[in-house]
Parts: sequence; structure tokens; C-alpha cells
Amino acid sequence: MVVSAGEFEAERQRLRYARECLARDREEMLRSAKAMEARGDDPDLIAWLYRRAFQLEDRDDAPLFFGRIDGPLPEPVYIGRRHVGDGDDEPAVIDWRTGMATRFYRATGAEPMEVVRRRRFGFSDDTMTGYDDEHLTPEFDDGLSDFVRRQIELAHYGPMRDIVATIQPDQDHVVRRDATRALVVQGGPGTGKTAVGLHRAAYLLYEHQQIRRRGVLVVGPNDTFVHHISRVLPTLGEVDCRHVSVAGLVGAGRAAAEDPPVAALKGDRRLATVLHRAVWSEVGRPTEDFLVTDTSPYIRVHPEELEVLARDLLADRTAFGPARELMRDRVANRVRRKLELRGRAPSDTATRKLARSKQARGLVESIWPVLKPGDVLLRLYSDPEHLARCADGVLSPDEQRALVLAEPPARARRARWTAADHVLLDELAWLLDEQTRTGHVVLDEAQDLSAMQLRAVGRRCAGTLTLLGDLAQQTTAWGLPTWDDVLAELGHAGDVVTLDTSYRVPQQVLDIANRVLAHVAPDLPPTTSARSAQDAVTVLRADTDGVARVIAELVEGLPVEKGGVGVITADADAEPLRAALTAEGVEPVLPHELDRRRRLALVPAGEAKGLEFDTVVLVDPHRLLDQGEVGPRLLYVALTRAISHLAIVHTADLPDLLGLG
Ligand SMILES: Nc1ncnc2c1ncn2[C@@H]1O[C@H](COP(=O)(O)OP(=O)(O)OP(=O)(O)O)[C@@H](O)[C@H]1O
Repeated sequence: MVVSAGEFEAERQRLRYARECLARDREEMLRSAKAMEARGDDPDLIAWLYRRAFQLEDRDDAPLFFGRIDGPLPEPVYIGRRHVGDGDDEPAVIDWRTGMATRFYRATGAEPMEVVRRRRFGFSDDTMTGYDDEHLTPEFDDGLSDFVRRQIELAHYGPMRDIVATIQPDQDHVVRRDATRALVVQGGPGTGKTAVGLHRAAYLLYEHQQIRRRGVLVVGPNDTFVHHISRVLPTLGEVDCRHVSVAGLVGAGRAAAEDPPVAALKGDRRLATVLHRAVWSEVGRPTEDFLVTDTSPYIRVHPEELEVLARDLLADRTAFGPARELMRDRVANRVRRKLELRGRAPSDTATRKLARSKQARGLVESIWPVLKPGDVLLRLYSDPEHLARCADGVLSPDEQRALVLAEPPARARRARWTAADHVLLDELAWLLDEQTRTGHVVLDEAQDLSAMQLRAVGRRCAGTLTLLGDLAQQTTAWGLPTWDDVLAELGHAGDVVTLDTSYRVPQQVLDIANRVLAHVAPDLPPTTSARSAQDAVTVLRADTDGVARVIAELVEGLPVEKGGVGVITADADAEPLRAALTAEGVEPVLPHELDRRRRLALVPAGEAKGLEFDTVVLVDPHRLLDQGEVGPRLLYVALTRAISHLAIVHTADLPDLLGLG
């Protein structure tokens, strides 16, 4: 960074000024909120003011501006994570999501968009350390700037950071794409899909009131990943977002284990039909008259009439629970109509009272029973004849047999539901009752979800979705083969865009990973990297009982500023390796717990997806290939977690697939 002392001081002064403006805005907002509270004004408005005040907090981890452009306006334009007013209706800092800020991200030498100079500021915590200038003349090199490269290679401790200061043009187009249809972002490892998806959520929250009102739901593959990403949106000032794992979404915190083929069957979309039939098959046929005796004259509604009312409701496809309520209203209206035909004029109140009466409730519940998801599912799993009726023409006899429990529990409360069962219970819960939906859903690692899991995500969405994923990284027995299939299950029309430049993984590491890619997904193009580092890969041979020692020496020899180390190993080897590392004095922590003192995390290959580490130690790649059909894909995922360095430690010959022989 070449910096003129006078100009640097002026920029620091500008930052101090922006902070003063922000503090003033925030104080004003808090003062208004308190005054409104004292007056007993609208609680929603007061809550909104407090939320805004939270968003205006001056945070150490998020300096008030990170960039500046000169050219489009007479005065320089400063760009930051949020708008800061100068008290005179002029912005001291503009929000990165405004149209003007687009120029900061997209201007190039060939198409400068009136920008003559782009300035990027460097910070250490909240202290400005310098800046870097790009002069957008036709000779300007649009490749990855040294500044951005340094940002990517900064030591990573703790959870994922936002990339708002360095979003690249290809990524910016995805972030700001309109949300009228669902969007699938397909991209190789490290192309920034997760980062882009989260920034897009922040962008949509800013742009669309409708999404702001209903909030954003971010769904990731597992809790480790959710911890890894959950700081990005709050750092961008967005708090109306819920982060959850796919299992957490359907309440499958603790789930029983299950054979993958049975789990895959339960994830098949045909189960939706079976469940639908199971619920609606519980609607009984009315057999008795509904006789109302507290009217004059008495009124009788015959079973055939009740059946017509029930049939109409069945045709409307209302959720089961609300349909029961509607049935009560319709029965009461039928009584009213009959009274009117006899010259009476029953009031609305009397009709409502009848609809809510014990008698009407009793009648309707005898036709339309109160059901619980667990009872419906348990009946399917424990009553082969009932299952055969509901699965007729949908599941083969063998598939039906695979679902029936050998020793079903007496009650649903005692059932040990598996992860796939929880998805079915969720489907049932939504069939039985309407639930609240979210304004926009971001689904990460979307290639791994079963049809039934996708339905669980899709039905929570009141607007559209952003799906992030990589078909080459699909490692489940139930993932769907194409993005069109995924969109079809979600019930949303959408477009697929591709990101093909990796910012995380150096080219030397990708060269190895791309050989594996040619094996696991020959139809997908190899990913190229924006970064290259000659010493990015080391291969170390170790004795079987010397792996932990080799890793301990590597960590001890690595300067703190080189960041954290993630050891990735076959799932079955994780616990023995954890014990061996602890015995060597380098006890591993969870990825989101990494810091300057605890610099080693251990991750089973099955949980490595979406994570990243400055240095990755991949232990015994041949053991990953032993993990069944998904082995080569797990290897592809594991190889591509490194930001700066990949060390492969092996105790047996390396798989040919790696081309390192
Ligand atoms: N524009 C950028 N500026 C700075 N860093 C970036 C940028 N784009 C990506 N990165 C870095 O690359 C990392 C990878 O991004 P991300 O996890 O979003 O990629 P991904 O495509 O989801 O990868 P994977 O498929 O391997 O999970 C980010 O943590 C970030 O550090």
C-alpha cells in the first residue's frame, strides 16, 4: 500500500467524522424510542426503532466505510456497511447496497462507469492501517488486486467474515440479481457461493419491504456449518434472519440412526403422496343426522348433506386442521339456511355460537378427527394394511416392507424417530395445520437434500429462494441429479447461474482436486483459481502411529499469523486421531472455536462440507475412498477446504486419482 501521509490523515479524520455522525443518529433514535415508550406508543414501532439503533451500533469488527470512489459525483463517495447521514440530508457514507455503490464493485478499466479512482481501505480491527488505489484507465489490470488477495489470505480465526469490502464483479451480479424467481448458484469450491448467498440476503432485506417484514431463513447442512456462517449477516447489520441446519429446521436435533437406503426411500417425493393419503383417509363418513333442538323449529342436517360439505372441503385442498374449523362453519351455515327457508332470520352471532358449540365440535370431530403427526406416521409404520392402502400404486411391496417397523412402540411418544422420519413428521405437521412462512430462504449445499427435505424448505418460503450448491460435491444417497429436479421439488420456477472462479483455493490445490472432479462429475467444468501459490501443497509420508506427531510438529512450526489448521480425516478415524493429537499436546477444538491459542480443529470428512481453513491437513486420502460410493466426492470436498496450504499426510500409497504418484 503506497500512502501519502497527509491524505492518510485526512481519511482517518473522515472516519472519525463518520463515527460522530453515526453516534448522533443512534442517540437520536434511542431518544425517540424512549420518548415513545414513555407515551405508550405503538410497541411495533418502538421495537423497530430499537432494532434500527442496534443496526447503527459502531462495531469494532465492522469499520464504518471500506471503500471510496471518485468520479461519478463532484465529491468523493464513501461506501460502508450502512448509510450514515451527516445531519444535513447528505450521506457521510452510503450503504453498499445502493445503486451508486454498484460502481465500486463493477467498474473496470474497460468500463469505468465514470469512476476514475477506486480506493480500498485496510483495517486492523477498527483502526485504519492504509489504503490501496486503483486508477481505472484503459490500461488497468482487472485481475484480482493484491489488496483483495491479502484480504483472502488474512489468518482466519473464528467464524466466516463478511466479504462486503471485496465482492468481485462476477459475485456482485449474483448478489444484486432480482428476486422475482428462485435463483440457483452453481459453483465449484471456494467460488464464494455461501458468501454471495448471505450478502444477497442482506441486499434483498434492504431492497424489499416484503422480505424485511417476513425475515430471511438461512438453512445450512449441519450445526458446525451454521456456527461457521452465522456472524456474517449480523455484521452486515441484519438481525431479522434465522440460521438453522436442515435437521434443526424439522426439529431433528437428536435422531436415531438409519440405513441409507431406507433413509433415501423416506426422502423420495412419493412419500408426500402416501402421507397425504394417510391424513385424508382419516376423514370419516357421516352416518347420523345433525339435529339442532334449541331452534324453533328444530333443524335436521342429513348425513348426505354433511357428506357434500365434507367433499367440497376435500376438493379445496385446505390444510386438514383449518378444514375442520371450516366444516364447523359450513354446518352452522347450513342450519342457518334451513331456518331462513322457513322464514326465520338467525343472527350472525347465533350462527357463530352454533359453529363453536360442543355439539357441532363433536359432530365434526367424528368426521374430521384431531390428528397428531406422530400418530399418523406410527400407524403407517405399524399397520401394513393401512400402509398398503395409502401406498397403493405408489410404493412397491418391497418398499412398503422396508418402512414397516419390526417392533413398533405402543405410542408415538415412545418412537425413536430418525432424521428422515422428522422430515416426514414435518410434512404431516404442515398438512395438518398452517404455519408461518419466511420472506426469503437461502439454502446452502442444496445439492444434498432429498425431495422431502426440499419440500420442507420450499413450504416455509412466502417469496422466492436462493439455492447455493455444487452438484460435484453431492455426498448423500438421496440428492437429486439436476438443478431442474431440485427446483421442481421446491415448487418454484427459477434460473441457474454459475460461478467459476475460486477465490479460496489456490490453483495448485485445485489442480489436484480437478483430477478427482473429472472422476466424480465429468460433465462439470473444472474450476480455475484467481490465486496461485507455488508452495501451496506438501505431501508427507508418516508411520501408522506417527500421524499425530507429524501434525503436532506442523502446527508448532507454523507462525500464528498463518492462521488455523483443520485436520480432515475419514469419519471412522476421527476419534482415535483426536485422542492421539491430545496425547501429543495439541488437543483439537471445533472449527468455530479456533483462535490464536487453539489453532487446530479436527473434522470428520463427512462434516467438512462448506468449511475452510488456512491450512488443511488431509490424513490418509485412501481411507476416505473406503467410505463407500461417496468416497471420491468426500475426497473432492476435503481437498478443497484450504485457503493457503494443503498438507497431505499419508500412511499408505496415495490413491491414483490424485495423480501425485
Ligand atoms: N470476493 C471475495 N473477497 C474476499 N474473500 C472471498 C471472496 N470470495 C470468496 N472469498 C473467500 O473464499 C471463501 C470461500 O467462500 P465460500 O465459502 O462462500 O465459497 P463456496 O463457493 O461456498 O465454497 P464451497 O463450495 O467449497 O463450500 C470465503 O470464506 C472467503 O474467505
